[in-house]
Amino acid sequence: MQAARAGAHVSLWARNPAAMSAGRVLPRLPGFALPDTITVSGDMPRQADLILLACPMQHLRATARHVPPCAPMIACCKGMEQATGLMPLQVLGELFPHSVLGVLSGPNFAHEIAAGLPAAAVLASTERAQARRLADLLTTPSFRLYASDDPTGVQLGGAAKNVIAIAAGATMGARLGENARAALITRSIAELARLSLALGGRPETLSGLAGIGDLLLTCTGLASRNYRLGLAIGQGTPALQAATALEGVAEGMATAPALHELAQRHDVSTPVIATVSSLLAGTIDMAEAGRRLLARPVGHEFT
Ligand SMILES: NC(=O)c1ccc[n+]([C@@H]2O[C@H](COP(=O)([O-])OP(=O)(O)OC[C@H]3O[C@@H](n4cnc5c(N)ncnc54)[C@H](O)[C@@H]3O)[C@@H](O)[C@H]2O)c1
Ligand SMILES: O=P(O)(O)OC[C@H](O)CO
Repeated sequence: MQAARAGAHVSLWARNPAAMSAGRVLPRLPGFALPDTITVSGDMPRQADLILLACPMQHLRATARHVPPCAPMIACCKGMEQATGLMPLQVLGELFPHSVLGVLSGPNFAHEIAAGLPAAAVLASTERAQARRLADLLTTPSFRLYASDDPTGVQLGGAAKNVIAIAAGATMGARLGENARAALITRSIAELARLSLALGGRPETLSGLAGIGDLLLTCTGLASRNYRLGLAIGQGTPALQAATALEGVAEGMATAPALHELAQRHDVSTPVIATVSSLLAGTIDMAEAGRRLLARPVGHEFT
């Protein structure tokens, strides 16, 4: 929608073109219809000036294999590939080592973007000038893009907010209170800043739209699938059952164990991510999750 609003002719490759054309893809935006400038098809276009990949993370590799590497590619998914522990641009980098790659992330509920409500996001690519060029291409009066040359930090923020939103939802579902949720979100940002540094990203990226921005949205907004999954878990529904009942994908389910493993590999302490990972695996319950986080030894806020 934003590319069309920016003046591009958009070809949308869909698994179910009929449902997409009929607007049955955004239940939170009843009556939604794609504009005429967007062509929907079940056939992959062979030419483009820019390619946006917007599928769930666990399907990115299989989806991208169909894409001709004829233009810069932007990953719009937020998460980690569970089988490999890779972030979106690492997956695309394996498949398209010679393509220009970027990632789009930030506080962006799809139904609000489709409705044309104002929003902002960050577009990251390893090359500063490239990031700026891609951000310029997709910016519209209602969708403001900022460029970043820290794709590691941006992808980490996008992946991790799914996990933290589950924790925030579980906190509220278990009626642990808004103080607990605020503390959890804030300490999560400290975890992510440490992890970003260890991965070669910049800690300050986590203070931006792809970090705090998306956490603010998904740790408080009922439209977040990850938050709703957490709510159900906090109310006592087993994680797998809650994920199956959810409409759409909660990326945090597959990303939590991958992120925890990544942090362990880099010897970074991430207590919130570790606790969510155990909660989702069913090896601990909510009571034990709360105990684990509160029983940690007292330390300095910033070490
Ligand atoms: N929906 C949003 O508001 C939003 C906003 C920003 C970013 N994202 C990110 O975009 C990505 C896609 O999210 P979404 O909301 O469009 O997904 P979705 O929840 O609409 O996916 C719907 C379902 O389709 C299946 N599916 C989708 N693509 C598939 C494929 N290629 N092969 C097989 N099955 C497939 C999924 O398993 C899922 O059950 C995610 O990484 C998400 O974090 C979503
Ligand atoms: O519904 P969620 O939790 O996947 O969140 C959607 C977007 O990522 C919000 O920025």
